[in-house]
Amino acid sequence: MRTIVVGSRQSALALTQTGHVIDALTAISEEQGLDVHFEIKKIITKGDRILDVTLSKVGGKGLFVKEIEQALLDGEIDMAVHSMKDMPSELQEGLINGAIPPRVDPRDCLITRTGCSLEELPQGARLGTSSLRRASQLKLYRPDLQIESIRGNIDSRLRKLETEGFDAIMLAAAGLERMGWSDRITSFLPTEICLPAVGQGALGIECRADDIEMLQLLSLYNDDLTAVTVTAERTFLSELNGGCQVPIGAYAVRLQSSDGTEEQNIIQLTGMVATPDGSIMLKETMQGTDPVALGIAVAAQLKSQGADRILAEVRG
Ligand SMILES: NCc1[nH]cc(CCC(=O)O)c1CC(=O)O
Repeated sequence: MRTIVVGSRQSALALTQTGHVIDALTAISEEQGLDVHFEIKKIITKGDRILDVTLSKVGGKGLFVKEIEQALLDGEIDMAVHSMKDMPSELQEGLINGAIPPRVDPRDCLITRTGCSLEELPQGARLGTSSLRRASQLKLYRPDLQIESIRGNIDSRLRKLETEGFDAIMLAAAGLERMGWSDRITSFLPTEICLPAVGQGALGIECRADDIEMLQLLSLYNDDLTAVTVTAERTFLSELNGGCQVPIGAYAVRLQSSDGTEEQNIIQLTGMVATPDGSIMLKETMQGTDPVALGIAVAAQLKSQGADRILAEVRG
């Protein structure tokens, strides 16, 4: 029997996501007649230690991932579950993303204190978000809102909505759904108003590239459609040298034909780069069959419209 040690950040969301993945992998192993057993090992990352500073000020990619990757390389853990949107574009040498499970709701959502909609928020209402991507898009839609920084895990942000006088906060629907807190959601923001972060709603499972047994098990949990759409989004992001600290969004879907069945392999990708105040927003939608080529093409379109200049300014 093999014991698979699963590294996890200790936030409620990380532990819950890890638990869901272990449940799914346990079911798959049983179906396959594999004799494996899972154990969780908690790891504190740099991102967890600096929750009081705005992430965009701290800089550096993969704040939540570095220590976990080291533990994988050292053999202290055998796999780790990441939110795709926190995963750096380049994994450390010797590590691989072994599976991308089915994506859940990719949208951002609004949680208002009174339960009113985005349109019903009073003039000048205080909206809490530390995401430049969310802030820039909301400013374009509701220029009157006062956008203020709010940090912390999703549980502490929900608490701060009550205790720090915000009228509303924005979070990824996926995190709330996985926590079983969907009832806190006031409204889902359409991707046309708020383009999600690259990979939002998807998970990635990292392991050692030479752990063949692990890779075989993980391959059974990979969702091809999610992997293809997330690849298009991540290619777009890495073409722009993006990380989670810059106002970049992207969302890819597989097109449906008129009878509701899936059009063969045509992916549609929308990419967005904005100034933090929302005064300039570059957005482009293209279709294609190769997710990598599509990601490159949408990034090239935005670059030709000045995306690099906007991003250079944001990075300072
Ligand atoms: N930046 C933090 C983060 N990373 C992943 C999620 C959950 C959503 C997901 O898995 O995409 C969240 C919380 C949030 O943005 O509200």
